[in-house]
Amino acid sequence: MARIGLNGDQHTYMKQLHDQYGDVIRTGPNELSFRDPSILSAMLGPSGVPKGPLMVGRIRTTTNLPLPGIMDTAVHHERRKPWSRAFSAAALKEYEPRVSDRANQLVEILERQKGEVSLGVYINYFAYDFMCDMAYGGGSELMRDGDKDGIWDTMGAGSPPATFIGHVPWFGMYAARLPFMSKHGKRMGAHCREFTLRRLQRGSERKDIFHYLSNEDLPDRPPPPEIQLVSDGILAIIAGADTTSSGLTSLFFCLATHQDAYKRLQAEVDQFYPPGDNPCDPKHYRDMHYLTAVINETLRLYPPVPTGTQRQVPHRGQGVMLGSNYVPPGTALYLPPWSLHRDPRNFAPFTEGFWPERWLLAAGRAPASEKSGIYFVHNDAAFLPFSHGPANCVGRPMALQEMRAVACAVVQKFEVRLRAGWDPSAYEEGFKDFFMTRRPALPVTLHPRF
Ligand code: HEM
Repeated sequence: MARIGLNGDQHTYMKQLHDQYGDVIRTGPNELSFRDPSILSAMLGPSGVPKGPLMVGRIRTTTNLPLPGIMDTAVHHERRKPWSRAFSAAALKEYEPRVSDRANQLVEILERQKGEVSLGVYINYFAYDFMCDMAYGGGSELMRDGDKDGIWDTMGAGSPPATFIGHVPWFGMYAARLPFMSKHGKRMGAHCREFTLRRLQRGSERKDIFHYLSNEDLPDRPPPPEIQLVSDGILAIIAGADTTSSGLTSLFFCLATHQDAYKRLQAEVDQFYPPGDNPCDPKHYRDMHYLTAVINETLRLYPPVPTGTQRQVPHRGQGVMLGSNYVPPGTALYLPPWSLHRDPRNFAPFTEGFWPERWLLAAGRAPASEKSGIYFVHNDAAFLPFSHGPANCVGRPMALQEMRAVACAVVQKFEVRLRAGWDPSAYEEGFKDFFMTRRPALPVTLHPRF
C-alpha cells in the first residue's frame, strides 16, 4: 500500500481490494481497512478509536504535533477548543464578507480571461488567498499576481513521499534526516512562520481564525507559544485550501459534464440571485436544495480526502470490537470514503455516476414517484467526506460556505464548458490521492451570460 500510495492510487487500489476480498481487508502488517458503515460510531464516535500515527509519519516529528496528529484523545480534545470557537456560527457570520470579497474577485478575474482557462488553477489560488485571509489576516494575492514563488506547488510537492510514509510512520523519523525529503516542508514552514509573525505584530482589523487560535478572544489567557501558532497556521492552509479547492474543481467538472444538472442549478441560482444580486450573500443558501445536492454529490464521487484519515487502537489496552471483528492493540484503521461512497449497497442507482437528484429524493424533496420502479438506496452513514465524530473536520462549515459562494458566483455569471476535445475521462484518471488530492487543471471555456 505504501508503494501504491507513492503513485496516488491508494483510493482506487483499496476499493479494488475491497471488491475482491470483502469489507475487511488487511492493507499492511498492522493496518486494516473497513468498508462497513455500521462501525462508524464504534470507530469514529465519541468513545471511538484515537487518531493514528499517519500524521506523525507525514510530518516526521513526534513533538508539537498539529491537531489531526494528536493521538491522545484528551489532549486532542483540549487542542480542538480554539478551533471549535473559530468555526462557531457566530464566527462564521463574521467571515462572510471575506468569503464574498474573494469569490467576487475570482469571478472578476475569470471575466478578464480570454479563450481557454485552467479553472482548477484559479480555484486553487482563490482557496489559498482566502485561507491566508483567514489564517493570517491576509498577505497572499495569488489570484491577482499569479504564483510567482511557486508556493502552491511547494505545498503539494512533498505529498507523494508523505503518502508513502503515512503507511510506515516509523520510517518518517529517519526520512526527516534526508535533506531532499524535508526541503519542501521546510520551505512551507518558513513561509508560514513569516506570515504568523507578521499577523502577531500587525493584528487584524477583521476577525479571522487566528483571532481564536491565538486566544485574542480570551484576553485573560496568554497566547499559545509561537511554535504552536506557526503549526496551526500551516494546518489551516494545508487542511483548508487544497480540500476546498479539490471539492470546487470536481464540482465544476461534474457540472460541465452534466448539462441537465448545470441548467437546473443555474435556474435555482437565477431564482434566488437574479443578475445584480450578490450571489455570495448567504441569505438564501439554506433554501437552495439543489445546490446542496450538487455539493453532496460532488463530494460523494470525489471526496477531497479519498482514503480518509487513520485511527489506531492504542498499544496499551484491550483492543476493540468493530462489528463482529476483534481488532487487537496497535492496529491502524481506515474507513475509506472513496470505497464507501462507490458501494452500490450504500448509493444506488448510478453509483459511479453524478446524480444530484438522489439527495433530493432521500431528503423527501422530490416526488416519491421518481423512485418508483428503480432500486433506490441511500445510506447517509456511508457519506463521510468530512469524516465523523468529535475529531472530524472542524472546518466543514467554512468549506461549505466557500463552496456555495463560489458555485453561485460562477454559475450566475458564466456558462462553463469543457474545452472542446478534452476527454472527460482524463479527470478521474488524473484524480490522485496523496491524502490531499492532485487533479487535472480542468481546461474550460467561460461564456459570460450578461
Ligand atoms: C471540502 C473541504 C474539506 C474536506 C472534504 C475536509 C475533510 C477533512 C477530513 C476527512 C478530516 C479528517 C477528520 C478525521 O480525522 O476524522 C479533516 C480534518 C480537519 N480539517 Fe478539514 N476538510 C475540508 C475543509 C477544511 C477547511 C476549510 C478547514 C479550515 C481550516 C479544515 C480544517 C480541518 C482541521 C483543523 C482538521 C483536523 C480536525 C481534528 O483533528 O480535530 N478543513 N478535514
